[in-house]
Amino acid sequence: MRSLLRLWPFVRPVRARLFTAAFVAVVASCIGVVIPLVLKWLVDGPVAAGDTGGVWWGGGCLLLLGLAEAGLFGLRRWLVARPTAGVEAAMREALYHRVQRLPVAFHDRWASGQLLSRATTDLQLLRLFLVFPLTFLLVNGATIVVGCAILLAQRWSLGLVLLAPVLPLTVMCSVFQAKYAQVARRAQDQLGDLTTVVEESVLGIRIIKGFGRHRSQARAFRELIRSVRATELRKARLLSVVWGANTLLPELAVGTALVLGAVQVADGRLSAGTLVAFLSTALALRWPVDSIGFLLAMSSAAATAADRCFEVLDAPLADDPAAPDRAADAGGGRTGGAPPAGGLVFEGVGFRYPDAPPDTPATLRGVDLHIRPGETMALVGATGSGKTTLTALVPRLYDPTAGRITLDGRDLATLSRDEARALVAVAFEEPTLFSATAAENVLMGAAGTPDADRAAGRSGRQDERDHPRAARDTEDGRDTGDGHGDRDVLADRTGLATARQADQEAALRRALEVAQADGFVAALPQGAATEVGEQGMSLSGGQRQRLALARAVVGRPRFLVLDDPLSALDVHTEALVEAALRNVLATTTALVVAHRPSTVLLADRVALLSDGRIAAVGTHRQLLRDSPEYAALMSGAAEPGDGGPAHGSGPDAGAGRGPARTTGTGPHEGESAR
Ligand SMILES: Nc1ncnc2c1ncn2[C@@H]1O[C@H](COP(=O)(O)OP(=O)(O)OP(=O)(O)O)[C@@H](O)[C@H]1O
Repeated sequence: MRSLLRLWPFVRPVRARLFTAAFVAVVASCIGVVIPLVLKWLVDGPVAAGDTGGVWWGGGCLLLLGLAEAGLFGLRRWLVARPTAGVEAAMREALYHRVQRLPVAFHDRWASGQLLSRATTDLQLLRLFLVFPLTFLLVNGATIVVGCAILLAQRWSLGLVLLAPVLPLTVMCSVFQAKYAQVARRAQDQLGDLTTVVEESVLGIRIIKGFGRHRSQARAFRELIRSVRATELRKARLLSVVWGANTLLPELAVGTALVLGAVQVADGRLSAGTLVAFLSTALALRWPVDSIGFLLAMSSAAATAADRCFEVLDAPLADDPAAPDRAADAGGGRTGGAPPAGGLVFEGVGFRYPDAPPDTPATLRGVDLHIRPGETMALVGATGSGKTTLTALVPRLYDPTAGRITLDGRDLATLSRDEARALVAVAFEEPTLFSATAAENVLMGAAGTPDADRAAGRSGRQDERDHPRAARDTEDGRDTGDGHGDRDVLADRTGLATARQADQEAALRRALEVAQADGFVAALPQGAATEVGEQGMSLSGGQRQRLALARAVVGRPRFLVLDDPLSALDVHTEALVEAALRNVLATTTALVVAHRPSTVLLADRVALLSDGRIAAVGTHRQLLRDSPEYAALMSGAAEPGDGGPAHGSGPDAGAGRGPARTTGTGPHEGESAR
């Protein structure tokens, strides 16, 4: 129950309305208990005396009390609707923000369905708790206390008979609560697993259909449904036991009290009115008592839901902005007083995934690499050598576990994640698009532009992995973000909005051109304003990759990290994109993961990553000559002439190596086709 108390910060802003609603409900409930007293007066007074006028008057009172009770319960419902929906919305927002800000390492560990079920089912359970159990446990408790007091006051001996079940019921309810909490936790976790499977099946529908796996998938799903069903049945069994006992024991007590009361009326020791009032009061307490089991079950489910939500809300964020001790640690590795080098520098960088088995070597070990300002460095290595891992360190998706990285001399550890992402733009091998328009998807990469923010907020699927915050280009004075400088002061709001829109349109056009995406985007039904569908599924793989590339370059980033961004392009498009990319790369410092010579040739130099270390750095030609490993990696592919077209024959074609793309026989052709 302590976890439910943690909801207080969310409930606090609406506490006045919730307390008012609870007070109204207590009053309404107490009216229900008072009605039997009027009944007693009616039976013992006007009815016994044959006073018709009095009977009408009493009947009118009962009607008014009934109406007041119904009206007050209606008012309570109205009072709680808005604030509880508000609490649910606030919690959902907090959860979403947290999920967005949590490090990638967290997302590596958590199944998406577990997060989804928390943001949907669990929050609904919490809202239901605020609407019903929170109020009614209080209201029913108050009603039972007032009702019992009235019963005891009317006839204490009969009252004690009615109170007899209280002790066994209390014991049973506490046992039930403990057991139900365990089962509720299991049910909600299983629902999270189920959500993950549904999500994966929907996202992977092409693979499932393509490989004819729908039957085995359905079988696996059925297994999960069975376990969810078994858990739900266990919940129902527990609930039925407590509900049954909560109904049976009070009924037995009321029956006993009825017999004893009737005997006392027959003996003349008790008035008929008192017995009627006594039994009416007892019956008025039936619902408050019966519903306790159900309310406790809802509270248990809500406590579990709160636990599950706070597991995410409490998950630690990575240090941001960089903690001073981290910065000091990182700086400790510097040698001498030499000023830090410009460009992108890796100094003794090591990295181990948090969930990697302790007995395995770190993924990256002692990586030293200097990419000079304006230089493009290709990163080549065998599969699993750590290329993607190394690129993920630059936008701070992960932090190095050893050594440090500097951007133009600034230690990455001393930059906040936002600062780092404003300097670095990324495009990954698997392009992620959002259900927004093509323009919105691209403009997400333009740091700070209102439309980009709107697009990100609107789509609500901004992802740490794929949210390149591109840099303002201060060198040539052109801003694509909020650096509108003087114009901000001079322009009126309309003018400013128009100017910004014009800037964005220009940036969008340029980025689409660079990524060779302008042609197919213009051919979409509504051009750049066309919705690209969930995950951009209405586009081809190559089109998605070009839009992701446009997003990476739209903000004219100072540092560009590309993880094999051309893998899904056909030979013709790849040549076009490469040609355009050359212009972009000429103005940035870039690290490009490359699997084939055509991509390598975009770079000034090449770094060979081998088993988590930089094994060699040099030009493509030097490495081909000096590094057997590099030559082996590039084998089966011809080296096209420097600066020449990236495909077809090159100097090394004479060495008998055909272009990887066209032959498709080299070891990396298979990879690039992933
Ligand atoms: N989230 C993760 N948790 C634990 N280990 C991981 C994680 N991601 C990658 N690894 C491991 O780190 C190693 C390097 O992976 P990485 O993706 O960086 O290789 P790569 O060189 O980019 O490979 P490829 O060329 O196939 O894309 C692999 O052994 C991989 O299994």
